[in-house]
Amino acid sequence: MNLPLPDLGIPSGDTVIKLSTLLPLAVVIAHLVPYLTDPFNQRSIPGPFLAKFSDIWLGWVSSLSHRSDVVHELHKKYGPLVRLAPNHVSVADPDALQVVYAHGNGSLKSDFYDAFVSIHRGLFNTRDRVQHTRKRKIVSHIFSPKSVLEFEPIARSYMVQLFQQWDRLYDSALEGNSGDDGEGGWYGRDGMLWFDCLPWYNYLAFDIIGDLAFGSPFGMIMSAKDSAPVAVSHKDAMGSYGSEHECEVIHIPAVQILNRRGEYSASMGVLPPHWRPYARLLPWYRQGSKAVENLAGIAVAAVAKRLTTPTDRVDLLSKLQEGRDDEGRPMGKEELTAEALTQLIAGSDTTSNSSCAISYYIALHPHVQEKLQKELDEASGTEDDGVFTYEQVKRLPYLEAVVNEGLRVHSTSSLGLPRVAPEGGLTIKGVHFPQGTVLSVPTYTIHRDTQAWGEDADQFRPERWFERDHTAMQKAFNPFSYGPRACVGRNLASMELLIIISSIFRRYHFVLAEPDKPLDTREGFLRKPLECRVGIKRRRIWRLV
Ligand code: HEM
Repeated sequence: MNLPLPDLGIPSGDTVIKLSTLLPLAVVIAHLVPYLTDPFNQRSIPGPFLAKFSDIWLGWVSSLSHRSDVVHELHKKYGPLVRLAPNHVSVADPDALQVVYAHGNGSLKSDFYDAFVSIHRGLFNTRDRVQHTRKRKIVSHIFSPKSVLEFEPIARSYMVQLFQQWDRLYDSALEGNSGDDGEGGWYGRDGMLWFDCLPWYNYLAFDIIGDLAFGSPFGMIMSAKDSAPVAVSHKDAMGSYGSEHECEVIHIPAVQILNRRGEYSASMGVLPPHWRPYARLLPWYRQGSKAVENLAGIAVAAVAKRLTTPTDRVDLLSKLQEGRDDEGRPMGKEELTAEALTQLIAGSDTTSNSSCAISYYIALHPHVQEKLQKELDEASGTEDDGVFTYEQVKRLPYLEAVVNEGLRVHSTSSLGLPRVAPEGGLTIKGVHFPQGTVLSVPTYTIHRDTQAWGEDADQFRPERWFERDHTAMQKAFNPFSYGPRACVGRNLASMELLIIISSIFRRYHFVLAEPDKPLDTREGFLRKPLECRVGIKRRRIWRLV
């Protein structure tokens, strides 16, 4: 007797065959229809074949960590307009910076920035214009030139710590000692200390910004370790934000986590929002998402501590606490935490990677180092302590040219920052892009534009800043971006870079361990050096106070 089979919800063979035919068909149609209907007028724009149909191409390139180099090669091949995704055109033309990013053109940040959100949106990843304007008003006065000067003593105090540590290693290396600092080790040879200076620039930048943004340094320079306190919930991490009583404080490698977070968010951000929950199921993305969470914990611990132990010191956090919007309202605890986190993220490895790359290029070009050191020696007073003041170095022409040239050749923000064309669209190079088109101008390529920078645009040569048309160069110089979303911390960053580079190169002479080896980099959201092994020789003992 044939009994009817119970319905277990298992698809029959026929259904499986149908699904396996229909699913790929649906995927093909979903990619082909936008290509054929061409809602953003991009079909005529050249680019990699797969990029015309799918965001996967850009997601894949981003995950390989050299996006700016790849996009640069595409511009060499196809010209100033390149299609990077079904709805994303890269425009390699300095004039386009004004069109895409300038004040008043109405473009907004794209959904790329949603992948950078944790706890609460901060200034950097707020896409809504009204909310951004409100936040920017509160935050921008904190970074005015006058305000930034109040932070100078804190920044200089960490330079003193850095010199104490380098001098200690130097003296020890010259006595024949060596050590394993977990970063390839340090040792003495030919009267020099040989080590990787990159981690030290990270410790320096994190200690400065940790102190400024949270009121307590991470102590990385003195411990010579990538380690920052973070709040961990006894319940679940996201649920803990805002309730410090349920948190325990542990130490985590913040630099490493920030690197991981940048790579995760930059490659997640180029995927369409509806794919992202599925991408998060993959182990690489799951770990990246954890990194975003851990990093937020650093801000939670620090802000909670500050709120329970008020202080009268002047720092970024106290200024954020004092800030009021147009209706006189202060920031709530969550917003305060998110903004402190934003400043930690935006103001730490940007500065350290830039300092490291500038140092690399100075060391690579002995004549630049010699000329710079001459200018720095002449600017030194007899009563100086070991660290220059901003006043002493803010108008040294060669130093400025060296720093600018370093920021040009190695712009840590290299990739084209995506913006959405506003109502009415935007017209660039005679092509009209309707509302909703995603456009970006790749800083890496603009910084190598031969019309602006000369035929030797690939070379590090500070002298070009005295030889060429300044207006054309400034128009193509984009390390801090343009317009309403340009770097709000630029004054602080410039002060830090001038003090760091001037004080370090007055005190030490640098030699590259492998001068023939290019600076290896890895790009997530930022383009970062991977290491910078150098030999340093102390030029003169400046008294440290
Ligand atoms: C050499 C160092 C630095 C470089 C090269 C740099 C570069 C940039 C760039 C290119 C942007 C635009 C990002 C985008 O549109 O996606 C930006 C935004 C921002 N930067 Fe910086 N930055 C540096 C240092 C700092 C410092 C020290 C701070 C603060 C402590 C800071 C805070 C910010 C913030 C909050 C934003 C978001 C602004 C907004 O969207 O309104 N940056 N930075």
